[in-house]
Amino acid sequence: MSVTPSAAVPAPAPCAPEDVRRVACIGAGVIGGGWAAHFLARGYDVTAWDPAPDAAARLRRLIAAAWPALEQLGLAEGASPDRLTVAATLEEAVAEAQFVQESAPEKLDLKRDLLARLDAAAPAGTVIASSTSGYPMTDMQTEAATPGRLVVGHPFNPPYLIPLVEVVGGERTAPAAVEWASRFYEAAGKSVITMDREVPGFIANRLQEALWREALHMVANGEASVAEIDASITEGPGLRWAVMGPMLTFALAGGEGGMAHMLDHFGPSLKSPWTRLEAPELDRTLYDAVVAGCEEAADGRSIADLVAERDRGVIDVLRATGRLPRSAEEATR
Ligand SMILES: NC(=O)C1=CN([C@@H]2O[C@H](COP(=O)(O)OP(=O)(O)OC[C@H]3O[C@@H](n4cnc5c(N)ncnc54)[C@H](O)[C@@H]3O)[C@@H](O)[C@H]2O)C=CC1
Ligand SMILES: C[N+](C)(C)CC(=O)CC(=O)[O-]
Repeated sequence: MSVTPSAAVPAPAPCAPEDVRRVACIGAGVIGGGWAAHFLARGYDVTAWDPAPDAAARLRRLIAAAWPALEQLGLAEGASPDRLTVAATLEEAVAEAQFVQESAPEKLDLKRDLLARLDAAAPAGTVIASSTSGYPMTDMQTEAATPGRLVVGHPFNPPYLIPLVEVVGGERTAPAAVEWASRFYEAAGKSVITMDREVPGFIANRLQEALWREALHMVANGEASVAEIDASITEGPGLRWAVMGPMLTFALAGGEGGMAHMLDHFGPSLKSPWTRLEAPELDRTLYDAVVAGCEEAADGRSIADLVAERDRGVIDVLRATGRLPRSAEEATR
């Protein structure tokens, strides 16, 4: 289906982004559950829907596991896990929603149908965001009657701790819906990058995909183990990246000459790796090697142990880099 930007449909929102009180989370797995935890901690009423029979129990477990971290981050007034309602149907979940966050499995046909159903059921003008980690909204909004209100709001796991959300519309999204969603996420405590065009992988995933492609390549070739790959980041560049991104980090590699000297000095020698890199085949051998390597690296820690360890670590980093108050005293200053 070919559409032009002029086909964008204006999406009059039901309220100002700052006045939203009720959010619907559709799909309540790792990301939908993480979004629900975030919105609850920010004092919203959350209505969730997920077709899996065990979804409500899983969701409540995820929120309970996240809550200690959320308490450390600081809850909004009146915030409580009790403000979660698990709806029996999609229609019930979105009936009174002032914002909808879709976090269903990453399958294009499923997203297309689901977004069309959400569009049919949600109140007129309510903005609907997809957590998709890669599909362009242009490809997902094809079946919706009012595609102007559909945006991508791409989070990072876990959405209740990692501030970034990337917001971008499709060819038929109203620019007002993109702006509304960005303002809403900001009001909900997120750090927002609003993109003015669709880019494969958005920004951060495009960068992560390049890194991960090389990681898989090295495992496939026996050049590095899973543990070495992880240590190469956590003991190396990862420490700098929490403070400065890859650009400013490399500007410092040029000493007093900054990025210009860095490019003059290292640019020519980097040209070869940039052009020779290619994707590895994700065959069974590589699949098994990566899964076994992760089990070995976990060294007996369960997924729940690792989630708690990650949450503690991310909070420490947020504190250490001044994104969170370092103490209760500093918080009240
Ligand atoms: N896991 C991650 O690190 C990240 C995932 N995402 C995106 O978030 C979305 C969800 O991914 P995860 O939470 O990881 O997957 P998940 O597998 O943990 O959860 C998906 C949930 O959707 C439910 N579901 C199945 N069919 C559905 C339907 N028709 N309607 C509504 N819900 C349905 C499942 O029962 C399940 O609870 C995907 O679009 C993914 O690309 C985005 C950022 C990070
Ligand atoms: C693995 N992933 C592509 C689903 C990851 C993301 O989309 C963002 C993240 O949490 O890193």
